[in-house]
Amino acid sequence: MTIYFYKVWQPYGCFSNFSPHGIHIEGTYWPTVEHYYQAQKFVDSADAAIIPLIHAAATPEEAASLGRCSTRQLRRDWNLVKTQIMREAVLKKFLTHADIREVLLMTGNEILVENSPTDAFWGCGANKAGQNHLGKTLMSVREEIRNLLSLTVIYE
Ligand SMILES: Nc1c(N[C@@H]2O[C@H](COP(=O)(O)O)[C@@H](O)[C@H]2O)[nH]c(=O)[nH]c1=O
Repeated sequence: MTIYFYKVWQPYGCFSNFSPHGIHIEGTYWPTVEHYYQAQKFVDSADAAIIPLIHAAATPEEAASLGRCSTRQLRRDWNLVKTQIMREAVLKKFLTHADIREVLLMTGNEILVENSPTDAFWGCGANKAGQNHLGKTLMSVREEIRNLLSLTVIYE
């Protein structure tokens, strides 16, 4: 059975990048994956001054709205690096927080889909036929964590 998720307050809301699960990456603490992801859009760009503002945003919604401002210049390689950046952040989230790691592992081999009506890249979009890259990232992270755990059992 496919598992759909989207908003934090809906079932499986902990799979949303807006969920309140902070991550440390390269010495910096980010309150949500969304804060980190939106800030990475501007690394080494002419608009890098926005990064501390995204970092300090009070909510992930605010971080997303700062990062989505269409008049700012994104880093040139953004489309090439964004899925890898997302994967690192999502992996870190589920390695850091044991409670939601359990939720992810308990989904077994079910297909995970970000049920976004507006985003056909990270989600499935309004027609449900979108690319679902966030769902794919979560399934790949689930697999990686499972492999890491089986290695721990062998070498403990
Ligand atoms: N969960 C969720 C959203 N979805 C998230 O938005 C991000 C994509 O942003 P962008 O690349 O700027 O279009 C990505 O993290 C995706 O999972 N968007 C929302 O407005 N509200 C929400 O509750």
